[in-house]
Amino acid sequence: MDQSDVGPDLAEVLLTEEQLTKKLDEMAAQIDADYAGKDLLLVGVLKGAVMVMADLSRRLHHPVQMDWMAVSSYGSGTKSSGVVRILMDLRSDLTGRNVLIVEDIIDSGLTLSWLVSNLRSRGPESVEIASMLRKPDAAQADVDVKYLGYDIPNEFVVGYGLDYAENYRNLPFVATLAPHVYGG
Ligand SMILES: O=P(O)(O)OC[C@H]1O[C@H](OP(=O)(O)OP(=O)(O)O)[C@H](O)[C@@H]1O
Ligand code: HPA
Ligand SMILES: [Mg+2]
Repeated sequence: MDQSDVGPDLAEVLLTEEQLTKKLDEMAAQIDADYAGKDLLLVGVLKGAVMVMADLSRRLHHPVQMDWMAVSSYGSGTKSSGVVRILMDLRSDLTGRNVLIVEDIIDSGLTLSWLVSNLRSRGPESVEIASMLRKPDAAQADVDVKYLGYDIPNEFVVGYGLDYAENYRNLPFVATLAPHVYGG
């Protein structure tokens, strides 16, 4: 699928599939090196992290476990409500585990700063973050990300797991949305 399959709803492709692939390779190599000989639980944050989780985990030369949480702070709009809700919790016990949270994006940082402290309270050995995207100019909370793909401008983006009103998650690239789509 490419931009022409979507039509005028996309403004600009920010990151191509090739750029995402290159970064996934680099992130996986770092994770492999850092967790060599250690147990590792990948925690994917639904729904946005599905693509990163699938692509990153397949690149690891390292046995891992995977678990999933669903949290939501955005509803159907383009602004974080700031209130994080657990929609689905982990099934795993985190006691003594090395946990790596896998995310698509750190925008305001409110979701991950809340999630890191929530998971830390469950007795893990370590909690780190891997995120494909970050918007430095949108930060409202400090988030210490260990494995980062790309810093991007403070614009609403879709694709590679990211949605606008549940659409566009399946785009294999990251793009900005044309203002007419969200009434801008
Ligand atoms: O840094 P923040 O401003 O908190 O934004 C980042 C979070 O927002 C998105 O999730 P969303 O709540 O939209 O749920 P979704 O993954 O199901 O789309 C995204 O996947 C991150 O989890
Ligand atoms: N796009 C889609 N979903 C998001 C974004 C974004 O830019 N930021 C946080 N959730
Ligand atoms: Mg969303």
